[in-house]
Amino acid sequence: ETPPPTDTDDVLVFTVATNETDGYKRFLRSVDVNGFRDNLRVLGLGKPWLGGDNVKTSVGGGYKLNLLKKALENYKNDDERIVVFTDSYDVLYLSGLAEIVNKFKSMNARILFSAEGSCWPDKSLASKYPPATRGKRFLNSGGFIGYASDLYAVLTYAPIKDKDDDQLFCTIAYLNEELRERHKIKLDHKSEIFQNLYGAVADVELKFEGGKASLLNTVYNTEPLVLHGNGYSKLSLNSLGNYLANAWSPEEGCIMCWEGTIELDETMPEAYPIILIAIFIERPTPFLNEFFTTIHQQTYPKSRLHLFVHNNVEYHQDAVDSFLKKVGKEYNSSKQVSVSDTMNEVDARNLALDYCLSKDCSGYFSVDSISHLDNKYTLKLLVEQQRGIVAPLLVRPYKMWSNFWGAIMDDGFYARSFDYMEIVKNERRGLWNVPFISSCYLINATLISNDKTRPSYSEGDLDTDMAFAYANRERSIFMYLSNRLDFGHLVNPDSYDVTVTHPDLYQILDNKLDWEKKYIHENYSENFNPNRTPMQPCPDVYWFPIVNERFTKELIDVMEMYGRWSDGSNNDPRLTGGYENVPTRDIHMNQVKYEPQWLYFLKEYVRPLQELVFTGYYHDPPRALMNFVVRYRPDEQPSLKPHHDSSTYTINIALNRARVDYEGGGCRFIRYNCSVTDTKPGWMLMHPGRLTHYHEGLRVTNGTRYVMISFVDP
Ligand SMILES: O=C(O)CCC(=O)C(=O)O
Ligand SMILES: [Fe+2]
Repeated sequence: ETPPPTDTDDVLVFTVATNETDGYKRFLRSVDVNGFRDNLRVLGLGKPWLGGDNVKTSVGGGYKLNLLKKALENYKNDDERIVVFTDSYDVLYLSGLAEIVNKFKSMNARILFSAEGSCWPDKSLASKYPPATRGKRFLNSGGFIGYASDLYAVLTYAPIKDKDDDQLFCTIAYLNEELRERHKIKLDHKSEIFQNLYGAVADVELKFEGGKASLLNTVYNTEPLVLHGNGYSKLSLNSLGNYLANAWSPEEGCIMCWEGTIELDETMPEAYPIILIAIFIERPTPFLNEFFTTIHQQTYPKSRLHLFVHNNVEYHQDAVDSFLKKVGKEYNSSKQVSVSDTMNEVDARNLALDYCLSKDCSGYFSVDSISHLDNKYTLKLLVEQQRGIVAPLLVRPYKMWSNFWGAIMDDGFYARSFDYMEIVKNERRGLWNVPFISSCYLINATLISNDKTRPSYSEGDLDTDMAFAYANRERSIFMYLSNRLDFGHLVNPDSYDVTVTHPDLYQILDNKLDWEKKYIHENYSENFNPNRTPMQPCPDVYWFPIVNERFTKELIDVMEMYGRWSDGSNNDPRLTGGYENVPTRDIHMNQVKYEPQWLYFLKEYVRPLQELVFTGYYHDPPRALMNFVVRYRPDEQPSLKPHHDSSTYTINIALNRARVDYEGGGCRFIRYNCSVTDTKPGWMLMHPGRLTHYHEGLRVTNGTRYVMISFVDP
């Protein structure tokens, strides 16, 4: 038999909020979603908070009860009207009022307070509690429900000052046996209605059933209807709040993402919100020109964009100057703080915030130079999202390293959240309230112009990114991370060494994807097209496009800058035996510190081609002791006599242009009387090293010929 539907029209739902914080907005949303906005009375809105300085760590909150008392005066004799009270900033409703009221009625109480596991603020009162039942023993005043007349009586049984502690007041009332009996005051020990999270984070679990997310208390097997992130559990509430109250569901994905957004498509360019893009180059950063390209390619009217660049790296100064010189004028304005200004990072970030305000910006888009916004709609989409602070998810390719943390330890350092992996891998998409974001984010300018919410980059001795996130957490400003779409990726600057020639060329290990885009031949992947047969200019000599011209030029630069070419004699101190039977004028990869990178290149790009054409031979990783660039010149060493290589197979990559950079040259396979002379920069010959492929380097008659050679699997 189902009970008749509960009429909840008369139920009064109270909360207290002085500011419309992010937490308050989240609370309201949960009330809306559960359909009882008409029942809600918000107390204290827009008025100063009189209940003590820091509700998080110190006592206080009597003000709340005084506001409630006043609001209940008209109902003080109403012994049928049900009143619900909760905090707001750290509370979420998970159900409608009917469920809450029905549950309350089934508990045979006139007043029900939520319960928690610790006795606070006065531990000594613990022993005064009635004998423990199963469940949480102690009263929490962040949520309660009761009949108006009883509540009024209890709230007024003694005076309470605004700055007194509300929880202490309620606790003493509850511990007063006479009062407790008279008003049938009970505690919600098993979270049948109220779930306090502090000290109980491990008691609850998200459940995705029936196409929606709900909360389960696995200790008492209950489904709490009101969730309270009390004390230090606020971050857990943020995390659960990403799903609960119909924020996200397995079927519909992110529902909350669509709320409070704007559409810019129909907007005239001159009406787009003004944004300052603030670029920070604080340390040497690989692929900086490519970074600038992703910035410049953002589809947003340039007339509505201001640029600010802080460059703190001497090596990058030319790149910054030429970027600004080339495109700076397209923007509404641009400003640079360069190395010579010797401004520290904190000051630069503050200056940028001020610059934003001075331009009447609506949004401040902070972008560190490691953030590649491959999606050209990133800025537009973030603006459309309309959140106080929102970051695009950026991840190091193939890694779990990203620009956000899903959870945080008590010491403020990284902790992995239950959903971190799903989010990083984009298996779960949405808009996530997280405790730490960095590298790239959009801030609503209203947060900047208000001193109480202006971003801070200096907190004790924390790094700027830690300080930023810490300050936002302390002020309960939500930081959202979006992975609604793929936005881009992070480059890894850890091993970037600007003392070498062409530092990006060295980044194949740490930034493979960027390296590939910059240096691999545009037709490389076509080599694997099953409908194509690889080119074979001579028997069992295969020919593949593998690197682009940029690579070949930069590699020549690396070698010429190093400059210590071998003397072409048989005595070679670089070799273990000290003797080379068929010497070339060359420089070994290990001399220019490129050996590890080159071995990785062989493994990742050469080996798959070998497996394609020399079927059944498999050696992973390939070994190679001899990796070198050869230089032929008419007046130096113009040719190489016939020989076998000490390799299973050899690769021979042309680095410059036949008939343009040099005359003559090429490689002749004697057994087949077959020569490859029309070599192309970036194209690789691959041939067996011994027995069948006796070969020679043909005479260069003019200019200089460079080839890159590896003897693979000697
Ligand atoms: O000049 C060429 O293309 C061949 C070079 C060669 O065979 C070698 O260095 O072992
Ligand atoms: Fe050779």
